[in-house]
Amino acid sequence: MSNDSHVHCGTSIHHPTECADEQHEGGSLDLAPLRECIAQAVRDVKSKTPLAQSFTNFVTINLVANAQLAAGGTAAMSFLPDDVIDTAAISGADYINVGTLLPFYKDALPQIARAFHKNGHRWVLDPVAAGIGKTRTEILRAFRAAPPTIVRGNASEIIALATMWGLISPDEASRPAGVESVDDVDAAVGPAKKLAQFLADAAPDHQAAVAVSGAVDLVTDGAQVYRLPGGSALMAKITGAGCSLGGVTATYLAVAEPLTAALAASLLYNRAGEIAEAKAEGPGSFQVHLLDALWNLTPEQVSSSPITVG
Ligand SMILES: Nc1ncnc2c1ncn2[C@@H]1O[C@H](COP(=O)(O)OP(=O)(O)OP(=O)(O)O)[C@@H](O)[C@H]1O
Ligand SMILES: Cc1ncsc1CCO
Ligand SMILES: [Mg+2]
Repeated sequence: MSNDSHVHCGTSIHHPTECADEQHEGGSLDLAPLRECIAQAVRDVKSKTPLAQSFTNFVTINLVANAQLAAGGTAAMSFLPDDVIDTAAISGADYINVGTLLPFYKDALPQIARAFHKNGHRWVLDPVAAGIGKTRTEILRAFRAAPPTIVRGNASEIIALATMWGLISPDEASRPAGVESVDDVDAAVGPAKKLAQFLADAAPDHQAAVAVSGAVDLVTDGAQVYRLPGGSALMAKITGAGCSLGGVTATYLAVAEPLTAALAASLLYNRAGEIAEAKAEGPGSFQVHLLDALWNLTPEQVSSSPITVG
């Protein structure tokens, strides 16, 4: 997993002193090193075809695997703790999505998270429908003691998770929203930053990120907040745009640091959504064109995408 550019990308972007001197598109932050890390992550996935394993919901499992393949990685899906834990030895990062739960998941998922935590294995959590149901809440609460490296969700899910982990007061939270968001991305800025700080404190290398999807996506490492405009409203008219974005985030996390991985995946999706919308006649062909665009986009197209800081 590590090489020179990887280490460089992992360290340079987290030292504001290296970036704070000049005025750039990102306000006081020079985004050039971060953009190079994003391009390198996209390149590395295409050349190294990393495995990112998934424990994900039954609705969108096929799109998650196909999107990981289209981005350049490989996929493996499993629901058996010993299988998942063994496969993690060859998986660069894992993706866990709590969208469709079965009773045995209540023990299986915390067991898997504890094993990842013990082994320092990186993983992405998609807290689908956070706030709904006693079992889902118990599972998500259990992850607090063995946290993921990246949390990726819509605004309502990020707010609900930050609330159940005691990082924000319940007054700041909204009502649970099913699998769709009822909150704007802006409402999740504070909770996302607190969540990212919590994850970074728990991470062996103190690196973590939170990605909030919506009309304008937001990514934060707990220190900086990056906004990523674009995408397509048609992404909300197929099921699994968010889930497959989470799976692809894990694919990038297999080769890059968390902030870089979260940014690269969200930027890739925004560009792919725009290309697919231009070609599609409706949701069915949109999904087909989305996969093609994930495959065809270049590292430079992804890394030169609009990013604003703050
Ligand atoms: N109105 C919109 N305009 C542009 N892009 C959007 C819009 N809504 C969602 N997206 C994009 O769709 C992708 C999925 O985000 P979304 O917030 O729909 O995830 P989600 O709610 O977790 O989805 P799901 O649970 O169906 O998988 C992201 O790349 C996001 O940028
Ligand atoms: C529709 C749906 N229901 C449970 S998971 C899922 C996929 C989107 O999150
Ligand atoms: Mg979702």
